[in-house]
Amino acid sequence: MITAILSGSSLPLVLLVAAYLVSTWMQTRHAIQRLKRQHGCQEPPRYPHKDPIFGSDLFNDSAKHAKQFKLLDRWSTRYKKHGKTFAAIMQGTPAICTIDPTNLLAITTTNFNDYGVQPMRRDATLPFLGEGVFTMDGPFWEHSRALLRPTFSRANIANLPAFEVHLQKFLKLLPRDGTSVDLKPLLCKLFIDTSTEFLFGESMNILNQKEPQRSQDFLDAFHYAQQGTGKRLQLGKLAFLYCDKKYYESIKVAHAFADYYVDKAIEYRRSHLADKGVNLETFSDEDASKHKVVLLHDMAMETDNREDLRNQILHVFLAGHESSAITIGNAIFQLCRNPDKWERLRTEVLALGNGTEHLTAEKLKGVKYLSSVIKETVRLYPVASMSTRKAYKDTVLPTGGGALGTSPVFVRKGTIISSSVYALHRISACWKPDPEAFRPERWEEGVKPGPSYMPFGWGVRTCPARYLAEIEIGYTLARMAQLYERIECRDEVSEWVEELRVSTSSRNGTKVALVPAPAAI
Ligand code: HEM
Repeated sequence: MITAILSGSSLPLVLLVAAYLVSTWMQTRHAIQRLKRQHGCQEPPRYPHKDPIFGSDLFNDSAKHAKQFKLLDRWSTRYKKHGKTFAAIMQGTPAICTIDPTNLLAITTTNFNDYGVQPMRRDATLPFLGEGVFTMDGPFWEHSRALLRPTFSRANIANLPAFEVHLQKFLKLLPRDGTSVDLKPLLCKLFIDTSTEFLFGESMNILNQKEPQRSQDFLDAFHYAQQGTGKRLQLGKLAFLYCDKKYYESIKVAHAFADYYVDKAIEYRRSHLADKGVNLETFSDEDASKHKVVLLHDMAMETDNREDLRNQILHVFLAGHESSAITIGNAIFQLCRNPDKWERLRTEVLALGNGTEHLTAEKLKGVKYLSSVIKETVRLYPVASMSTRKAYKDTVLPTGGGALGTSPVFVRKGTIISSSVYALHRISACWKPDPEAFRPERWEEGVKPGPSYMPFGWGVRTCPARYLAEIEIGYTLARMAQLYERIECRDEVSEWVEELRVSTSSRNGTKVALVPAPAAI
């Protein structure tokens, strides 16, 4: 057959194509050599693969440790053993694993445009979430961020009196007689109620004993579709092999739920614009500041594209509906094991006064120990424990190569950059001498971690809801400090065990008994 191709009139064409391919290859090679020379790039250490083609040994090792709920610590061990930056193969793709803050700064800030999340996230999440802020790069991501920005940047975003209404329902469900309770599911319900009010304009109210069926159906469908999406993400390029009827049915249920609110938001847009007699071009910031803060309504003032609105709101719901609940659970996990720290937190909160009126966002910011407790909690238990990017072009990481591990490292287009935020928050020098200890006090001793600390991400793509999340977490902890003199640990397992899903949480929850303060009885 080859002879047939090479014979006769097709021979010059074949030679031309071959010459073109060789010349392109040589040009690319030349450009790479020039880039390496220009930056003085050196090779980083390599992970000692048994299978250097597909990296199946690393994959299997990760799967084994994930089954034992020890994958996070396994990553820390790998970085301790192979250095803060090392090269590996992940599912047949070259990867650079790095937790060097200088590299993380380059990826998230200075060379932000050289890397992206879309090649890893978009295809796997597309049937469920469509395109939105969490999975896209470039102009579409910029458009998505622009839709969110006005709402998240408004100073009054944390509406604490509205939050207190839901908190009251949460508090009513906590036993006051010393019976054990797992706070994790209740906190999750609290934040589903508050976040749906903020995102969709109506709370799901699942903290009410009688759960509304529609909301429960949505949550079940959302979580099933989320699980399926996790499996598709793991399958990577083979995601098309994932066929599960229930996954697609769940997506339909979740979309129908979101569409109901999207249509209401579009109606809101129409009536608001009609009422005001203004068009979008003349809709001022002052107009915007007068309406109740509902993300979907705000976004509908920017676009009436139904699909875009549905996708974006599902993306934000995915990113935000459980992170704050998980973080409060983790904080209490530590505080109930450290009664002296709970005591100190209570003292500082009670110094503000013993009622909700004393807990304004401004005043809460002034409670230093509260802020240290939150910082220390997300250091030890970052909700986004892994961060992954892909290189869009041939580029350079500033450090990690050569014998000393300090030379720049060449990054080939298509390379995966994998970072363990969990390991970063424990291994970096600034956490010494006790990186594993829960010690909020370290934040009062002048620790300045810079990009060695990125629980909310860093740089251009940092979490847009950080301020909102910190206020709501702080408020919930402060209210509990006002109400409970002691929190006793009732966990059967003493150590924190990981549960890795879209968010990383405590597998065993936070089981406690609450002892009310005399004034609160
Ligand atoms: C303790 C609470 C939270 C933590 C620790 C947290 C952490 C993070 C992190 C690390 C990222 C960056 C992920 C990446 O690099 O791809 C992120 C992004 C994001 N977060 Fe949060 N988050 C929290 C709460 C929330 C809440 C409450 C919302 C929404 C109501 C939210 C909405 C988002 C969105 C939309 C993004 C995507 C930003 C983008 O890609 O441009 N987060 N968050």
